[in-house]
Amino acid sequence: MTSSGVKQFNQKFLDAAAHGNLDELKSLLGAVDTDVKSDRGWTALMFAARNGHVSIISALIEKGCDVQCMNSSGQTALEIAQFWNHKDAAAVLSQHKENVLFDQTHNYYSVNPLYRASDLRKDASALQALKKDGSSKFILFEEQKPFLLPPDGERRKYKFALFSCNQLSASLLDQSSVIFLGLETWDPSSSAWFAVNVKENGAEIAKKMYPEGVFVTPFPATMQMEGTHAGIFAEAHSILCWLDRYKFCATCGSPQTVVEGGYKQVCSNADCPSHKGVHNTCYPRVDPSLIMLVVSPDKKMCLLGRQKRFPPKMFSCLAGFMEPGECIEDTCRREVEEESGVKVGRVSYHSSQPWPFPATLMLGCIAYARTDVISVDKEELEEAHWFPRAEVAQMLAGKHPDGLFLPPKQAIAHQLIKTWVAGSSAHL
Ligand SMILES: NC(=O)c1ccc[n+]([C@@H]2O[C@H](COP(=O)([O-])OP(=O)(O)OC[C@H]3O[C@@H](n4cnc5c(N)ncnc54)[C@H](O)[C@@H]3O)[C@@H](O)[C@H]2O)c1
Ligand SMILES: [Mg+2]
Ligand SMILES: [Mg+2]
Ligand SMILES: [Mg+2]
Ligand SMILES: [Zn+2]
Repeated sequence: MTSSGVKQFNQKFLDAAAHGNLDELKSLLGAVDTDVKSDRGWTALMFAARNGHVSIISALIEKGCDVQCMNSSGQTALEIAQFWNHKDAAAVLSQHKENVLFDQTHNYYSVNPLYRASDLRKDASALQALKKDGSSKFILFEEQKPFLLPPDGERRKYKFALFSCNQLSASLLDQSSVIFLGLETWDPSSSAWFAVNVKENGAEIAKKMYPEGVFVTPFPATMQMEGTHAGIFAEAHSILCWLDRYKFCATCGSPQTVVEGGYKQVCSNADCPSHKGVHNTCYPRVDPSLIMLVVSPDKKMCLLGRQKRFPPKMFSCLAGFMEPGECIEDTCRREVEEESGVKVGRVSYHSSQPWPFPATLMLGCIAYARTDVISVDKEELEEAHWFPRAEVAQMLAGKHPDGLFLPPKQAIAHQLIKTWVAGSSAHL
């Protein structure tokens, strides 16, 4: 076939997908590359997703098409179906093993809509102007407790009470620890968000504005926040905890000054070595840690454990902090072996989740065990066992005969476990 003939043939195939013409599509399947792309990088699966043709999607998946393929705007077929609100098409695509495994968008606390505009942090006068801008939004904390509007008759979740600069006293806004969280969009004229640690009469002002509002102990209340407020909380809370705990220079012990919208502290001692060369002593802390769903060598079971502090009958994935100079894979292997005696081979990354109590970053992995003998480190875990898939499915559904249960869906552990339960035994 000539190259223009191939092009025409491919176009016919893409048109059949776009128009939902299943007979035509089936007649071409096998003769064309199922992942052939249009000029804009769209595959047949994407066209079918765009128009919600479920039977075409199923036929293409059956043929083994690439469901993770992205168009030139970086969208997958699943994202296209979701964007155009084709719920049935999105449901079929989201159940596909690849999409379950690589669903990296929905970990709780990880969705922060703010554009951080980090270049503005260094521009003190621009930040000062934004603090005084009537469209800027302020959220309040008192000793790291966020000021939230609690669930009521209409709303089932917490949300931030928002303030404008006119509603806050000048002394509150003058504090160096007013944190610049970012802009609502990448557009420089969009509204800025700030977090303020209230002092003096700040709590009174807040209560006057919102009598129903409360300064809430963050955990577990922030596990039930509306929309993207959990992600904004994660950013603000981690920074405020850091500013509260790190008031003195780690190098020479002198007091520090907060700069860059709360994202940096500098030592007040002009002779301090921390002013010279590359150093990271005065930036906010993030502590990476691993959390892993360990799959047994026969792939039929997964390893779950209990820390002493867990509520009775709750099991979860094993977890542990990274150590300096360690890669993700080795942290995973070391922590699993330390805590359970099980040796891990291949490690595959799944997704991540900020855990802002105060500043952990959970890196979620699927780990493939090479051995299955368990020897629990009683310092770290109370118990750990291999659980068959059917039993874990009962735990996920809250229907375990002995009442064993798992962390809630807001925890990345839950998402890792769900991934494994949904996967086929050939792959997971
Ligand atoms: N989301 C979940 O389902 C889930 C489940 C288990 C653990 N976790 C989280 O995973 C993280 C790590 O798990 P872990 O506690 O089992 O770790 P771990 O197994 O490394 O043991 C914790 C111990 O490590 C030491 N440690 C080393 N570096 C530390 C650091 N930067 N901060 C605090 N302690 C440090 C401390 O002695 C601490 O007691 C914790 O933040 C925990 O809250 C989450
Ligand atoms: Mg450990
Ligand atoms: Mg641990
Ligand atoms: Mg450890
Ligand atoms: Zn110093």
